[in-house]
Amino acid sequence: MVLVKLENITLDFPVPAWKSERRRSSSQEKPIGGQLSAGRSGHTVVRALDQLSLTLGPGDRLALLGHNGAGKTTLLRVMAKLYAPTHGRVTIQGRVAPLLNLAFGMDMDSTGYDNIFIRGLFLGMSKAELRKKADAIAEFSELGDFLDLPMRTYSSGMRARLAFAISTHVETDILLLDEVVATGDARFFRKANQKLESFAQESKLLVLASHSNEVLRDLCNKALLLEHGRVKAFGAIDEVIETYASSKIVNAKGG
Ligand SMILES: Nc1ncnc2c1ncn2[C@@H]1O[C@H](COP(=O)(O)OP(=O)(O)OP(=O)(O)O)[C@@H](O)[C@H]1O
Repeated sequence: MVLVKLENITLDFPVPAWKSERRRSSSQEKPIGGQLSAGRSGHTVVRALDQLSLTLGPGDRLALLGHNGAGKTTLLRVMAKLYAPTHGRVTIQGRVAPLLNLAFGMDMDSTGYDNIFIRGLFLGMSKAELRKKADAIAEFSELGDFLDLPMRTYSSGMRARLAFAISTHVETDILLLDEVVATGDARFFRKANQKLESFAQESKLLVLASHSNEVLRDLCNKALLLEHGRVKAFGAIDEVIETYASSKIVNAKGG
């Protein structure tokens, strides 16, 4: 059984020892961030998610849409159980592969090849599984002899290639992705996109945050539109993209 069930999730980030005297009257009309308020002792609190409920099952491929700071990454982190919500209940059934931070679970002083095992174990793969897949991962990364050098010597694109190769070779029930497709150079980007598509087809449940409607349409069948941490729309991907495109948030003028 594959299930992601969120019941009435609220997540607050207190920002201790940070009292702002500035008036914040206009920020909520502008398409940026969660909801700002003053905490009990006067410090700032950012409400990143506000009373969010959602149930996903097998075959659901959910796109997360919304302005900068709307709560997409925070929601993915709640699903990955990296963040505990301030209120509400999270139920996850199935193996989860979060592809949220490409450097997560990597050791910069170890070689690229060793990092296949380090990050693979971190993502829940067994040693036997990793031994079987290490060559395929190494080949996909196209890092060749560089795999024998410590990762700290890699360029950021080379690091991203390796992290991407490892994460997309994990057998998983639930795949959580955060705007990682813009990885490496143009040729690797195309290859990464193809891999993501086939990975998304195989995985039983996908949640993907991106600002690219094209990527979201390719990979997802449903969408959730967030605005200042609240659910603004939920439904078929084309309808929600349309709602977002015509919303005042998208059409709001900056300044
Ligand atoms: N560690 C933190 N401490 C305080 N506030 C945070 C923290 N992480 C996120 N936030 C706030 O939570 C809100 C939601 O941020 P989040 O990263 O989830 O947005 P997002 O929709 O992924 O944005 P983007 O599209 O810009 O990546 C923002 O207002 C942000 O300032």
